Amino acid sequence: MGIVIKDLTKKYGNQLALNKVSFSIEQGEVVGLLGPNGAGKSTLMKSITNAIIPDNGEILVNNSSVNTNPIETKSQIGFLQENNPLYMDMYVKEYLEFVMNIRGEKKQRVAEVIAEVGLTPEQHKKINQLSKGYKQRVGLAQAILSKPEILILDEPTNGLDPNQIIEIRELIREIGKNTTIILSTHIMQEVEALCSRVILLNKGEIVADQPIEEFKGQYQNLEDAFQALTK
Ligand SMILES: Nc1ncnc2c1ncn2[C@@H]1O[C@H](COP(=O)(O)OP(=O)(O)OP(=O)(O)O)[C@@H](O)[C@H]1O
Repeated sequence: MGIVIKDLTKKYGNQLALNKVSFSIEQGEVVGLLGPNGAGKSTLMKSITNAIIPDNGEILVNNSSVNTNPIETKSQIGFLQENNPLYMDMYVKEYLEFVMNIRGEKKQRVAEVIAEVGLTPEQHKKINQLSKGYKQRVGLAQAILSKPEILILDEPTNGLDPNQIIEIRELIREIGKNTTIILSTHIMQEVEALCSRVILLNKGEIVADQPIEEFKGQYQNLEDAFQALTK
């Protein structure tokens, strides 16, 4: 169960974005995916969600191959992309009902998810009227609408103010109680607050994969580890 990745390689033209990346994530783990800009994090997340096709390697989601069973594996994954693309002219509830229809979910799930992410008072507002923090809640709501076993979050608190960051983190912590999460972020504090393990990518390769506690024994803090391992 969980995710197994073997020898994943992806090139864009001559640019090697992922080079024989292998790791596995157990069900229920909350894993921080770190790395400098251009390290290959988004390429890895998009490969798991089948948004891009890698050149080589294998991705198994709950023992099922993303390559050969894309519909089945996609239905088990929720994805909040970087910059959270939303239909800004739609109303919150209307948008989530639209997503519900595409995914074949029951109407009742929309009300549930709106309550889960704390959007009940905002559900009749237009998405473009919402603050950035509330827009992220809408993004999270669509990501968890199908009750995915696995949630992939690409920089979910990017651009939020400190209060909004805390609110979104709380939501992620709550969701992480019964969901496997891969969280990409540049905020080390966030990783320490939410994750039990870190996978550190640099130039398309894994340079560290271990529990956060182990970094603490080897480095002053996670920031030092990041700097030392991604030079
Ligand atoms: N569609 C694309 N076409 C060409 N090159 C790409 C494409 N997407 C990514 N790359 C390149 O692949 C490498 C890995 O990019 P990727 O976006 O996966 O990194 P990242 O770690 O997510 O970076 P960031 O933190 O900036 O989002 C980079 O060198 C990037 O320029």
